[in-house]
Amino acid sequence: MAVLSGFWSLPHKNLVKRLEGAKVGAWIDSMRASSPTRAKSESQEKRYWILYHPSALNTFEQITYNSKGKQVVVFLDYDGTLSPIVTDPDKAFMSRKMRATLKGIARHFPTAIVTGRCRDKVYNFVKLAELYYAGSHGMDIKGPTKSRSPKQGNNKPVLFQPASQFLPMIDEVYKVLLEKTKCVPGAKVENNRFCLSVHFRCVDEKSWAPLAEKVRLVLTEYPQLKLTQGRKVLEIRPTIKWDKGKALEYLLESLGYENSSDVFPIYIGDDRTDEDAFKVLRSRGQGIGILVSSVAKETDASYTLQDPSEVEQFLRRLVEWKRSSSVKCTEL
Ligand SMILES: O=P(O)(O)OC[C@H]1O[C@H](O[C@H]2O[C@H](CO)[C@@H](O)[C@H](O)[C@H]2O)[C@H](O)[C@@H](O)[C@@H]1O
Repeated sequence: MAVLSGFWSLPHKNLVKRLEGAKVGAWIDSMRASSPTRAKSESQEKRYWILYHPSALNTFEQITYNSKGKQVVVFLDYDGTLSPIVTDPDKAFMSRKMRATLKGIARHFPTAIVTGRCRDKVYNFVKLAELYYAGSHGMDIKGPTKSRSPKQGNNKPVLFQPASQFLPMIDEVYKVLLEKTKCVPGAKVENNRFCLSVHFRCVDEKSWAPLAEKVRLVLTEYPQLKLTQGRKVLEIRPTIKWDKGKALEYLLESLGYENSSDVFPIYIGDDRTDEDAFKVLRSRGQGIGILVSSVAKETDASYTLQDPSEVEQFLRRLVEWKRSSSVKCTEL
């Protein structure tokens, strides 16, 4: 038996090692692809891609035409969408211009921030009490604490935390990861409350594979947690079937649009985790998904914007369009 187990276990172990190695390699490739350091030039590929995912600025009239008679609801990712990507995650501030525009958006449309960040942290960046906030990839949802306009009464309180039983485990893994990664220069572990982020942005690329391997090894002890990739970040979260797409559906339901065809959700995001929301909109056949990217990427979004400054322009045009259409209505 000993001979038999020795005979089988050795190649099996090697195979598992090779498979796990492939997994770490795939995470790294995917992180690289999701946050390219250089924008590709106006390649053939990009020109072709833009035909299928046109600019939301160039097609603005078509978008607003399609939303006619429907309630526009705005969903916004934070990092890379409202704020530019920066090396220090604690300094991902939104511009004053963006905040002013966002305030205008919230005055005219129900608006939600849907982010991988901890809800309190993103609130401290945005500081607008009239918005919905879905932190930790939608696992921590809270409604506005201030009504959007003086005309509105108090909103029904919304608070939804589908992963609360995972809090002690997330805290434990946070401590383990801090310890295991402290020897890797530039590595940073961020506690996003119901999920964690291990940042690779300031780590020398030669150390990416060993760092990813450390994270993988920690996770083998916690089968109830899974790993996803973002922009130079590995994200650890509970295996529950909950993501930004589910959060979008939950918020539409809370707003009373569960089975309604009178709603036009607009979701803007830049990351892989936003694809869950784009997919939901596609399958509902409602509203639009807008990917923020200056390079060609595989996406379920229908439209694109290049960067946060284009996001700001698009949101400002939405405010202006809404204002002018309200004026036209009162003039009639
Ligand atoms: O869902 P999001 O709002 O896009 O949040 C996803 C992650 O965003 C943050 O990391 C990203 O932005 C950082 C600041 O620009 C950047 O340094 C990092 O490389 C990016 O991955 C945030 O720090 C993470 O916790 C979020 O999960």
